[in-house]
Amino acid sequence: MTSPNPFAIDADTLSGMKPIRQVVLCLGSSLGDRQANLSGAIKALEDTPDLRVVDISSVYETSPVGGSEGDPDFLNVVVIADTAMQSRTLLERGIAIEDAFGRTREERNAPRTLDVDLIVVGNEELDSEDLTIPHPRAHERAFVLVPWLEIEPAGTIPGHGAIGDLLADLDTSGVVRRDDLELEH
Ligand SMILES: Nc1ncnc2c1ncn2[C@@H]1O[C@H](COP(=O)(O)OP(=O)(O)OP(=O)(O)O)[C@@H](O)[C@H]1O
Ligand SMILES: Nc1nc2c(c(=O)[nH]1)N=C(CO)CN2
Repeated sequence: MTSPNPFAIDADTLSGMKPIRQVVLCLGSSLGDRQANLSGAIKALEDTPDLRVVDISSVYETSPVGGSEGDPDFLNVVVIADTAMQSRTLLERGIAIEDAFGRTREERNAPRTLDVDLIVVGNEELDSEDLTIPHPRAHERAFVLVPWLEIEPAGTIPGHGAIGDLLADLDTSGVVRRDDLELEH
């Protein structure tokens, strides 16, 4: 009989060792106190167990994409974090944070107090009914890519490539950095 391997890792320990991945989130607000909504969302992300906020972009004032004539501008910010959370758990956390800021769910692209979009989660590619990773429209949205490029010039979207290259083909005129706005968190 062989003696037990002192370096062996038991199954329970192994299943608890989840890899840390980088997640990119885009936060947006176009209703209510937009600055306070974004500040509160960042605080809520910072208070999330198993998630560490690593970088936060400047605040950008952005023309609404989609929606209806006369919709208000958004404030957008991109947050980079490290996390061991599964993408579905991250989605649930994002929805809970949206709800905490009075988000109502009307038609797609409608004005809202808070939107939390998962842009990329490590190298993951997932396409399910309620969750698509990377976000299926992020590669064509200057309001996501401009703030992201500011904090991660080498950022890439799996399946789409470097964000700097993607931005070269987009109109960025509706995305204006608001250096006068600071987010408390
Ligand atoms: N990567 C993702 N990030 C956030 N939500 C996602 C993602 N992929 C799928 N969803 C699903 O999209 C649903 C609708 O989200 P939401 O109401 O915020 O859409 P929207 O913001 O109007 O439009 P868009 O999806 O174009 O940003 C969410 O409840 C979620 O189930
Ligand atoms: N400028 C801007 N436009 C949008 C945004 C957003 O965050 N910023 N979010 C949308 C739905 O997620 C639809 N349109």
